Amino acid sequence: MSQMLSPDMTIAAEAAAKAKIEVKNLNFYYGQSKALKDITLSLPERSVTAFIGPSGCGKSTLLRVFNRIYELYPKQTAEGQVLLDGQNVLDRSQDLNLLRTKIGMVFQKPTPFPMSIYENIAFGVRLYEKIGKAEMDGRVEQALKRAALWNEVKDKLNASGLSLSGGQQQRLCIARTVAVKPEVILLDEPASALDPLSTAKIEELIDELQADYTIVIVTHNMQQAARVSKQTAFMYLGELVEFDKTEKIFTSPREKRTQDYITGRFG
Ligand SMILES: Nc1ncnc2c1ncn2[C@@H]1O[C@H](COP(=O)(O)OP(=O)(O)OP(=O)(O)O)[C@@H](O)[C@H]1O
Repeated sequence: MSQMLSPDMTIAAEAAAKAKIEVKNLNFYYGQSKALKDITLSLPERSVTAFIGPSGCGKSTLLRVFNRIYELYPKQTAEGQVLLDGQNVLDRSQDLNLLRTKIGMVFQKPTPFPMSIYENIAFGVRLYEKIGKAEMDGRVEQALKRAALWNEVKDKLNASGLSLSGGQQQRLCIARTVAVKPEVILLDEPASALDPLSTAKIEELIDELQADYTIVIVTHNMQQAARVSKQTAFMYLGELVEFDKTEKIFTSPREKRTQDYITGRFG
C-alpha cells in the first residue's frame, strides 16, 4: 500500500524530483575576470524562475551559460556543472546544435530576421528538421498562435518581420523560439524595450507558456519578477545571494542584501 504524504511533503517531494536545470559550483570568467562565483541552484521544470539584481551582478552571464552561447566569444570560460535533465551541458562532447534546440533564447532587443513573418519561423525549423510545405504551414501557425500573434498577422504572413511593432517583433521572436520545440526558454530582459501594453502581453504569454516550458527570465523590473515568476534568484557581484519562492523573496527575504535591494536601497 502506498504511503500517504501530507500536502506540504508532496509539494516538497515534487519540487525536488522535477529539477529541469541544476547548476552546481559554477564559476564563469571573462578572460581573467571572474563574473560568476560558485553558483549552485536548481530550477524546477515547467515553471518561471526570475534572476534579479543590480546591473553587472551576473544575471545575463548566468543565463548565457545555460545554452553555451558565450562560446561564440573568445576567452569566456565556464567551470562547474550545468545539468539539463541530469546531463552536463558543459561537457565537451555536448552537441551544441542539439543543446540550442532544447534551450531557446530571446534577447532584450527584438531581433527578427530581415525576411517575411512566415520565413522568420520556417527558417529556424528548417535548420533542424526536413518537413513538407503543409506541415511547415501548420508549424508556423501553431507557433504564432502559441506566441499570441496569429490573429494580428495571419493575413500578412508574407510581410517583412521588420514591419511589425516592437512588441509584435518580440512575440515573433518568441514564436520563432517555440517553433523548434525547445524544453527551456531563456528570456533576457524580453520586455525592457517595450511599452506597457506590449509588456503586459509578453507577461501574459510567459504565464501561459510555463504550462509546457521551463522558463528563465532576467529582469531589472522587480514588479515584473514578482508578477511572472514562481522562484526568484537575487544576485550580487557575481554571487547568488538568495534563491527562494518569489513571494518569500519579496515579502520576507532571509538576507539583508536582498531586503536592501528589493526596498530600493541600492541598485
Ligand atoms: N563581454 C564581456 N567582457 C568582459 N566582461 C564582461 C562582459 N560581459 C559582461 N562582463 C562583466 O561581467 C559582469 C556581469 O555582467 P552581466 O552582463 O552578466 O550582468 P547583469 O547582471 O546581466 O547586468 P545588466 O543588468 O546591466 O545587464 C559585469 O561585471 C560585467 O562588466
